[in-house]
Amino acid sequence: MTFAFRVGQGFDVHALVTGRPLIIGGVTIPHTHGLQGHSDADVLLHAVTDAVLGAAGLGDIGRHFPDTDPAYKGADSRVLLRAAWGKVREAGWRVVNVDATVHAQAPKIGPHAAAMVANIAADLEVEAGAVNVKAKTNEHLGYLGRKEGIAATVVALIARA
Ligand SMILES: Nc1ccn([C@@H]2O[C@H](COP(=O)(O)O)[C@@H](O)[C@H]2O)c(=O)n1
Ligand SMILES: C[C@@]1(CO)OP(=O)(O)OP(=O)(O)OC[C@H]1O
Repeated sequence: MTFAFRVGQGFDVHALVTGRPLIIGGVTIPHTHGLQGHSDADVLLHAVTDAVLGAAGLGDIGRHFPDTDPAYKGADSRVLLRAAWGKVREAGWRVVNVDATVHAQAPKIGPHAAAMVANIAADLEVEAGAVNVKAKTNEHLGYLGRKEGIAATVVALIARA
């Protein structure tokens, strides 16, 4: 049966390490630590990518861009998001809205949220009002609260174009 709307969810987490830039939502944030990964480790864009791929039933980021492929070493996750979105768009979908939460004890995400929204909206070819980026600390609880990593959770609604 074909439906006019589909929902997808995405989750990602990367470890915080020294000697790497911190890139979240396509924004480089001045910080003591950055995220470890095969690509630029943009945890938010990876979760957005999985949410839109999942909504369309197109698998996940690792299926399309394997972390064993040298082609994606140091990859700009905005390039990966645009490529994934192109596949979803080609399948006949448009984005209705995306809602994201970045789980970071530090740094503060709020001052950068508008820039992240602009990047995600541009990459998904939708107006900025369709994208929302929120943030939560982990109240110093668990591995996120100990600043061992940063996670992101995302939901995306897509509709038949
Ligand atoms: N990395 C973060 C975490 C939180 N914020 C903002 O602070 C508010 C309160 O966070 P709690 O985890 O204490 O509930 C939250 O609503 C965000 O506006 C942030 O900007 N960056
Ligand atoms: C983005 C990819 C690209 O190789 O690698 P990582 O940066 O390691 O990120 P992750 O979310 O662990 O896996 C998805 C991979 O597709």
